[in-house]
Amino acid sequence: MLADLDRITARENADLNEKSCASRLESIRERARDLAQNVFGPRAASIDKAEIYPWENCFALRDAGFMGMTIPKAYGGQGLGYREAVVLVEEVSKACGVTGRIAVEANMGAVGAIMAYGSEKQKKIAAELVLEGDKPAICITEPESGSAATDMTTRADKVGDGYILNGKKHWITGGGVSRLHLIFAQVFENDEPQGIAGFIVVRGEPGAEGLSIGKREPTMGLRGIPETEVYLRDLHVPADMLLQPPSGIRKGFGDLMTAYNGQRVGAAAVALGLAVGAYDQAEAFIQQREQFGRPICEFQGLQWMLADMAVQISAARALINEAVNGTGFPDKMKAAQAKLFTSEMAVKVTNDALQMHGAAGYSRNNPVERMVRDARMFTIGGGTAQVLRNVIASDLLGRKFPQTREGYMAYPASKSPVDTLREKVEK
Ligand SMILES: CC(C)(COP(=O)(O)OP(=O)(O)OC[C@H]1O[C@@H](n2cnc3c(N)ncnc32)[C@H](O)[C@@H]1OP(=O)(O)O)[C@@H](O)C(=O)NCCC(=O)NCCSC(=O)CCS(=O)O
Ligand SMILES: Cc1cc2nc3c(=O)[nH]c(=O)nc-3n(C[C@H](O)[C@H](O)[C@H](O)COP(=O)(O)OP(=O)(O)OC[C@H]3O[C@@H](n4cnc5c(N)ncnc54)[C@H](O)[C@@H]3O)c2cc1C
Repeated sequence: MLADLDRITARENADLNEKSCASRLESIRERARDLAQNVFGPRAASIDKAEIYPWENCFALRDAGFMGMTIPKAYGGQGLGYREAVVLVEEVSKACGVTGRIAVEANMGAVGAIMAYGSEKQKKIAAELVLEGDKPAICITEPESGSAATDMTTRADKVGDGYILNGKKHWITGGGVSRLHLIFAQVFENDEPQGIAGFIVVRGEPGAEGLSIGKREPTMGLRGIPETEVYLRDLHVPADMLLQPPSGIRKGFGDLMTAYNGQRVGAAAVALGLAVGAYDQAEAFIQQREQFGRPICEFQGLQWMLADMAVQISAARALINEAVNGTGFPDKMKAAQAKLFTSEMAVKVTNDALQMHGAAGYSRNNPVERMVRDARMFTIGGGTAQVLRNVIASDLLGRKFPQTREGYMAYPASKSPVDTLREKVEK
């Protein structure tokens, strides 16, 4: 009898939790939609044209409680999870991809890693900046190591009570506007490699003069956020600004990537929002545009395109929701699946939406033209579609597939597999 009562109470509590979670998500969706439609949407074209970082949108996000909402309450945030964050990001990105990306980096990525692995001091520094409206920058990619991120050459040499960082990063989102930086580097002690770790640096703070911003890339889309080089020249980072990976520095890269899986799903949510934004435009357009004396939505060719677009969007949303369903960081495989599928879907759906507009979609006066350019990034940034397929295949097969010649073939890079085989046979 008592056991039955316990079971009923547990079920009722679970139902209540589920209900309160659903109503929280709905409230975030409504508030984010309102902001997107009334504030971000009307500004999106001019941000794209001027290629200027939308500080006013950052402050609007901040004032609505959307910057740093995943930061724990103890540090001034709301302690929300990735489930809530992706709802925000999708809604904002329907109207403005640039602002969607800001919402990602203000809740996931660097700030997520610091909140999970950081010391009290590190968490306070990060929380204060983000809650004020700073979108952190994550610095992984280098000119010679993009997909092959573990080949990075930026080094952090342990000297006295700190580290000296030297290297060059590029394609850093927010270069020159972000203050909080999480910099990935190879750690050396007495010239001995220790593994990859993250270093927290606040641009503009005394002592951080060794971090400087290089040239800006002129990008195809998402033009309101600068993508720049970041130079680290004898940058001194105190030891207490090393983000201690829980598995130790030797496994530091894996820990950092575990946290980065959050941002991968965030990137997927931006791509989803862009696809939905373009779909909405297309659906409205084909209902009112007439050719051959009737609305073009009466043509089956367009009806089937629209149906495929809607199904693809729903499938992407399901993968994203699956990735953020648990607590903590999204799983590596689920994050890769969500980002891979959604990014390719968004490229297709935004292009199909443009196609349904005819010439009107090709005009820079039409938001769909911008959405096509904005969506294109997501099969590249955050892990390319090819690399994500590698990650997924490796997980499916339960095997590691190192991509270097040495690692994969177990042959010296200078010799072809055929040469090595011939040598073996001749012996
Ligand atoms: C991981 C790769 C760089 C491939 O490099 P390697 O072959 O050298 O590395 P692996 O042996 O595969 O991995 C080393 C280590 O890390 C663990 N790992 C790797 N990825 C993850 C992950 N996503 N989640 C958790 N753990 C991960 C892996 O299991 C290994 O651990 P063990 O040694 O087994 O313990 C390459 O696959 C890759 O991911 N390249 C893409 C790099 C990337 O995503 N860059 C993003 C830059 S930031 C950006 O683009 C911002 C844009 S945005 O809008 O977000
Ligand atoms: C808009 C934008 C914003 C970005 N923001 C950031 C940021 O904030 N921070 C940051 O650190 N980085 C950032 N990046 C960089 C991004 O993470 C890299 O561009 C990405 O990881 C790919 O690296 P790469 O461009 O050097 O391409 P490469 O690695 O040189 O790849 C070139 C081509 O080869 C393919 N390829 C490479 N290796 C393999 C393989 N093993 N198997 C199959 N195909 C392979 C790739 O898929 C791609 O098609 C950003 C990029 C963009 C476009």
